[in-house]
Amino acid sequence: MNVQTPPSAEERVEKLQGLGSSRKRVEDARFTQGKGNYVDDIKLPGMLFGDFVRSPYGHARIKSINKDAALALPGVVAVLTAEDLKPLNLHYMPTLAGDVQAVLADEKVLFQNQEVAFVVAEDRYIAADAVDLVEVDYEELPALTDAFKAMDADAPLLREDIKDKMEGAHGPRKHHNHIFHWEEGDEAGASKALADAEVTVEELITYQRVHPCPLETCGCVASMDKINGKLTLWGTFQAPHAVRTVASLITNIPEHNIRVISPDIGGGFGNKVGVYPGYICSAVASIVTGVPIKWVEDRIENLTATAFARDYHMTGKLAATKDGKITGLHCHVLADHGAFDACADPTKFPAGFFHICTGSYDIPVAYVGVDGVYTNKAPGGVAYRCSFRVTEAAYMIERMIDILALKLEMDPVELRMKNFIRKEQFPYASALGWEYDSGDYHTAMQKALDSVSHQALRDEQAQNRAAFDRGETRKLMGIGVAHFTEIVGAGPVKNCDILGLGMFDSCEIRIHPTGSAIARLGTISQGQGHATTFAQILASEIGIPAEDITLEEGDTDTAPYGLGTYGSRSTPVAGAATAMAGRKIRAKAQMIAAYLLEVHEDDLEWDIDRFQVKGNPEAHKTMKEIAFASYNQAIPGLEPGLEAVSYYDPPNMTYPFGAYICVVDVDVDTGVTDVRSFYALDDCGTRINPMIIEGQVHGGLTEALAIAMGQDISYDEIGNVQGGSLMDFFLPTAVETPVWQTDHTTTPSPHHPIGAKGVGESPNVGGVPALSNAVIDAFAHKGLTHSQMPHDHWRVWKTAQSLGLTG
Ligand code: PCD
Ligand SMILES: [Cu+]
Repeated sequence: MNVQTPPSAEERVEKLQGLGSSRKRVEDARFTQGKGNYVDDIKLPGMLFGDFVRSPYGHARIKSINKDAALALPGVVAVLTAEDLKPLNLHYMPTLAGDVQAVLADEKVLFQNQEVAFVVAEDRYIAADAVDLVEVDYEELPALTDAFKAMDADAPLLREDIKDKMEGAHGPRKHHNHIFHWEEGDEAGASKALADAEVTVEELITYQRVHPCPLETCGCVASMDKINGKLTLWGTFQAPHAVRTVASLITNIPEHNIRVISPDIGGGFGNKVGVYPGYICSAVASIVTGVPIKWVEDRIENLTATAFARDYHMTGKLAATKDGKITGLHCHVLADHGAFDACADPTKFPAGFFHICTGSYDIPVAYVGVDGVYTNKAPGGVAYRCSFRVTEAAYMIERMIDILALKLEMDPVELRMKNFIRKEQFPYASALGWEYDSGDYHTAMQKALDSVSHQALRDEQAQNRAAFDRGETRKLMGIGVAHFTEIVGAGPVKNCDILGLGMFDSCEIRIHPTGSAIARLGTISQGQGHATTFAQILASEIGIPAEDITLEEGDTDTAPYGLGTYGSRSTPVAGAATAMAGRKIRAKAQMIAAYLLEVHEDDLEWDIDRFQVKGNPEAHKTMKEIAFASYNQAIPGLEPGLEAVSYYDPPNMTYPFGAYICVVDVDVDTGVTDVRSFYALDDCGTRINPMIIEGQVHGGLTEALAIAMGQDISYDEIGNVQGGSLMDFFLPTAVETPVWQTDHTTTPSPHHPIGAKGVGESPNVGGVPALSNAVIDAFAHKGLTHSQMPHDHWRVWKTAQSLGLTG
């Protein structure tokens, strides 16, 4: 006889591939075989193609537009201009920041490559040819590209459409190029701390304009079914439900007649949060022509006309005692928002969560003031792998700490350790109003220091410096340390909304009779691996193996309403909703099991994948058995079926953190900087999938390297964008990318149902200051306190030259 032993508890846990398992990414079978389904893969019968006529000028008046030659080209169906959109009241669209943005330029262009006309043709090539045939007569105007001159008395007037509107979305405007003033904290207190301080430091720290540059550019397919009155929009949307609501509000098509689908997305990185003119023009063109319209950007369009990130000029001031106790922080930011305020931030926070800028430190008093201004640059202001201006904040404070350490002649690590919020202070109320949920910074930092043998590195650096001075080497060694505190998971609906939509998120689960399941979420993966990880959360909650759970996101006709994926909010918010919905399933399953086992519910206990009678584990019902029973038994007092939905409003955000240490070698004669090693310790609370986390950290660090060492979208005085193609916009390849060494500690979030915090953004938040601090540290002993990112070869060489180090 063949006696089968039942699987052990360990085997049952293993089978689930739940929390903590490095389960292989289920989506990759498709992606690695070219079977992904991206927007550009969508091909519909009769589909037409759109392309934009764009402004060559940074600032100019449009005197006339002549479409005749373009319309005469065979295959051209329509050419739309602002005049065509006006009767529909669609020539301007609302931005996420409460401003309006021209869909097609209305009388004026305000940045280079701004959308001026939309050509619709039978194929993409004809559309591109027709773009060249549209004749636009411009009168060039003086361009404003220096944010510091935006509010000068004689600064050119950019936004004629709102010139008399001195009350903006975030309060009064002081100048025609002023957008808002926003502040938080105690200005008088911070000023007093500075006045009374034994030691103060001050620095202007600029975080340059950069761009997320995802592999797949932005695009959409709009299809209006005139018979049923239904509009379907496929697009690269990081927040499909919000797009549906906004589309309904601005087109007056009832929301139930709009279906928004985000198919596979080839990287978002914040770039795909906003609404772009291409989406509106495609929808309008489809409504007008009754056939589907596809619009997909090229790389230059993506880099020069869709949302940028950063462009923050931050003046930081720290007050401290002689022995290094920080007593106050004062910070003012000049924020360059480009031609329209299209920042993606929760409504109440025009500078995002910048006021997390006290960082990991227990600073008794702080103040931050932010002024946003218009310039002749592309609009935007998205996260780019950092939730809502957290990277800027972390960069400012982590640079200021190094600058203070230099002045105090103290090791930057020692200064950090001295000022860290202590473990027992959590939950910690920061001077700028946040409540940090949990943390253990000293332990993380110590683990990082031990792992890299920090003291040995400093000793080696001392020797290197002496050898350099003796003329034995032309390379300087730099050590960069950063300790960041992130804030992710917006959330709480009471203070976070986008365009009035509260930032909760959702999960809906349906268990099938045979014990497998489908779960749908309000978020949308762009490569993060949600189909893998969210099934893992459920596997642990409901005892169904992850491989038996289908995960679906991105179709507004089927997914529950959610606010989408950005700001590392999916795990903190939708991940929590998933766990909560799972618990509802389990609660009903318990009632079913009680009925089947003929015991009281309270006599049952949960064990991995089943309910068993307390003290008698033999008497049990597995989740699989319970699922079937829910469909085939008439259970008194219970509805058939096994489904649940959860809309989760998080009580607080989560505060992941990390300690990063980077070592560089700078060649002073060429400015070439070699990243010798990079160690990243991340604490994101409970880890769902360690392998995915490692991949997220690798990706985020590579983006940090890109920003710190080379990316820069700058503009010349007449408004030409520089860095608008991959010829001069730095995108690191395997050649430039060092080996990333990852590590972790685990400090669960006390309020998240499974204790998880976000992680996707963290490596960018901590990576940029660690790299920048390392480069500047290489020159610190020669008197350098700060130098401007990106630390490309030319700038680093200029720094060496200005310090008299070049040959
Ligand atoms: N503890 C934990 C956490 C987390 N995790 C995982 O990891 C990931 C992530 O998560 P998160 O952090 O939560 O986040 P999400 O929300 O999902 O996502 C977002 C992010 O994500 C990142 N990453 C990535 N990846 C990829 N691949 N792609 C992409 O695009 C991207 N993006 C980027 C960004 S930028 Mo913004 O938008 O700027 O705001 S934000 C962001 C997923 O899968 C999850 O589940 C785990 O496992 N654990
Ligand atoms: Cu940000």
